[in-house]
Amino acid sequence: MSRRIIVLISGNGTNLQAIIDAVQSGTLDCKIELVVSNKESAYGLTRAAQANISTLVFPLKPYKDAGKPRVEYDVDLAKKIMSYNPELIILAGWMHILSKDFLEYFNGNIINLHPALPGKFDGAHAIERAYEAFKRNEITNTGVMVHKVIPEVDKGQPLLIEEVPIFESDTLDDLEKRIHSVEHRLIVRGILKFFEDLNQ
Ligand SMILES: Nc1nc2c(c(=O)[nH]1)N[C@@H](CN(C=O)c1ccc(C(=O)N[C@@H](CCC(=O)O)C(=O)O)cc1)CN2
Ligand SMILES: NCC(=O)N[C@@H]1O[C@H](COP(=O)([O-])[O-])[C@@H](O)[C@H]1O
Repeated sequence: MSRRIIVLISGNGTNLQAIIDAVQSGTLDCKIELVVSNKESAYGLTRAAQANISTLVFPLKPYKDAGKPRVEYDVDLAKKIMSYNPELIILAGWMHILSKDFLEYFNGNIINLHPALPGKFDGAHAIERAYEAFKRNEITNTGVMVHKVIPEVDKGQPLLIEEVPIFESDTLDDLEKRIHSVEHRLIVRGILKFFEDLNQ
């Protein structure tokens, strides 16, 4: 029976595309029940539509404009997602910090793809920050991880970690390309590992 997954995005959706490709090739025995974006402009929504996957655009701005707290947005989003009865929620470039109120709906069955090593560059803009740190001779490499999602941002237990080298000749674009190619592989392996661990 295919596993029911939901993918949350905020932008281009190249990692979503990697998941779609893996499902279509049979690498992942999953059904993407829904793709959610908090940004209407996210190209990942186009990628989902082209793959005949249901989409939901759910921006935070109307809540902010109405003076409603973020937690109300999070709870309303959780209830919408719950209605699809997912077995796993994947944050693939989802750029919104989720409250514990959201997380509590899903019993820990949420994973996130983060372009850094554990405890190194938690939060947004991790690739740029790693590149700058390398230029300051503070680090010699960086990496990518897929981790469980907990309230503390990017502090959840890693499922998979892969180091990524940085070279003196690298531009930021070189490093971003190298990291993205690792991400596209790791996100698929991370989903496989999540369900393998579930079966143990
Ligand atoms: N409770 C958790 N929520 C999220 C996690 C997590 O581990 N725990 N991972 C992030 C993904 N992420 C890094 O991997 C990340 C994304 C965004 C931000 C951030 O600062 N977001 C700002 C808004 C930024 C923007 O809109 O450009 C915010 O939410 O106010 C930090 C880390 C996803 N959520
Ligand atoms: N903290 C999470 C984070 O920073 N994720 C970053 O957002 C990009 C999304 O790309 P995509 O929309 O093409 O998948 C990913 O490449 C990743 O580096």
